[in-house]
Amino acid sequence: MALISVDEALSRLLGGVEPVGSETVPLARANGRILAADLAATRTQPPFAASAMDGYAVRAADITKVPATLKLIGEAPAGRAFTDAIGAGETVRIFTGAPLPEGSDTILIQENATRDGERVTALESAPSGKFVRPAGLDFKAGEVLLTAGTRLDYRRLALAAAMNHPVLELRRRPKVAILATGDELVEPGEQPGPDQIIASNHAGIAALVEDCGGEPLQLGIAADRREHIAEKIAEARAAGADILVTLGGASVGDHDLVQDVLAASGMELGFWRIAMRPGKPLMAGRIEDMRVLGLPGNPVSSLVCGVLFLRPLIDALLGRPPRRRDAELLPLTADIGGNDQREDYLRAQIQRDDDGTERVAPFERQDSSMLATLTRADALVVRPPHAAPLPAGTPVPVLRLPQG
Ligand SMILES: Nc1nc2c(c(=O)[nH]1)N[C@H]1C(S)=C(S)[C@@H](COP(=O)(O)OP(=O)(O)OC[C@H]3O[C@@H](n4cnc5c(N)ncnc54)[C@H](O)[C@@H]3O)O[C@H]1N2
Ligand code: MOO
Repeated sequence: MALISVDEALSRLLGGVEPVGSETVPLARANGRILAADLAATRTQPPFAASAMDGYAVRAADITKVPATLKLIGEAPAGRAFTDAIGAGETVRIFTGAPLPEGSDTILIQENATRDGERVTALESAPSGKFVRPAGLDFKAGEVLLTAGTRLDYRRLALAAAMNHPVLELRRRPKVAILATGDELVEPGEQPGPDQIIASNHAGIAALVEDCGGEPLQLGIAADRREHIAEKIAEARAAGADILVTLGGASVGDHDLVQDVLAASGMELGFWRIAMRPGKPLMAGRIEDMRVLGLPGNPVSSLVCGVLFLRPLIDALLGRPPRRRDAELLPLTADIGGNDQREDYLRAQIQRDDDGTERVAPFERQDSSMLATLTRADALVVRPPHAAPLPAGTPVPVLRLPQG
């Protein structure tokens, strides 16, 4: 089977994906979740003209010449408006957030006044509107401030609260079942045999799924035996997974059984093997409405393909807009060689000069088993198929790796 391009693989993977359904979630549990519908303000904020400072509500015209003495006729703390009007030569003690009393048009801050009983002396003038927040300064009722597909965070949740939405309509978190495969693998914390290693991909992929707004479901490690793999696939189906991610066993070795067993479990193959490094044995398909993504076993291939393919798939299920993978260009710190037919994703560090200019430095060694290098990397340099060698200083496309 010929290798297909990364673009072709992405369009086959994402073509026809519809967002998952929605659910109603209390504001307090909505952090990191995705809005399923546009969110409009149910109220105007502030709902009234309000003081932005502690001081005195006055008529600007009364204090154009200073010192000017005014009569104190009441008080307006936040939450308790002064309900009468202010006449000429009068003032009201006011605090930050309180409604501006009728008749007043500016705030004399307390630092610019002295008080003696009911006599307030303005020491400085204040133009009309000074320290007054007009009604609707922040937003107005009916304004759509957050749109469907937005990920909620500390700022957006505060805004949703201010718009008076105690519950939100959010996308259900897509359920992503994760299955590691291979006789050589044991769980972290277990004692590996002399020819075994610790499985790591499932831990990384689960974290990526969570960061993307999905719900990971660990299926554990399947031995390289058909019946064991088939059982785990059935488990993913029974759990109602939206996506089954398999890790390893995707290549061409005698023990790479995953694709066979998936086919026997009813998988319709979308594609297998792509022109990408790392990530050549990537596979995608579906078993009815469960999407299957077969990530290569090499740890860096697994995680890089997770970023390149699993993340956009979860984004699409969440109704989020697609992201470009080559939108940013940074100059190279050193010469790099040419490329073969596979699109290369080189782990690289971003270096910042004293003047703030950023440049990108690919690591010398790019073996796809080297997780420590991946962890030291800030970004991936994207090298198109058949790219020519490039000298230092040439701008190249970079994909910043998602940070926690
Ligand atoms: N003759 C060929 N051999 C290989 C080819 C090829 O085209 N022809 N492709 C190579 C490429 S590229 C990759 S990538 C690997 C990936 O193959 P698999 O997806 O079948 O992965 P495995 O063989 O199961 O494992 C590869 C490697 O990764 C380790 N591994 C597997 N799972 C995990 C895990 N969950 N956590 C940590 N490490 C894991 C495994 O022990 C192996 O060392 O195939 C090349 N071979
Ligand atoms: O995905 Mo493989 O890592 O290209 O070695």
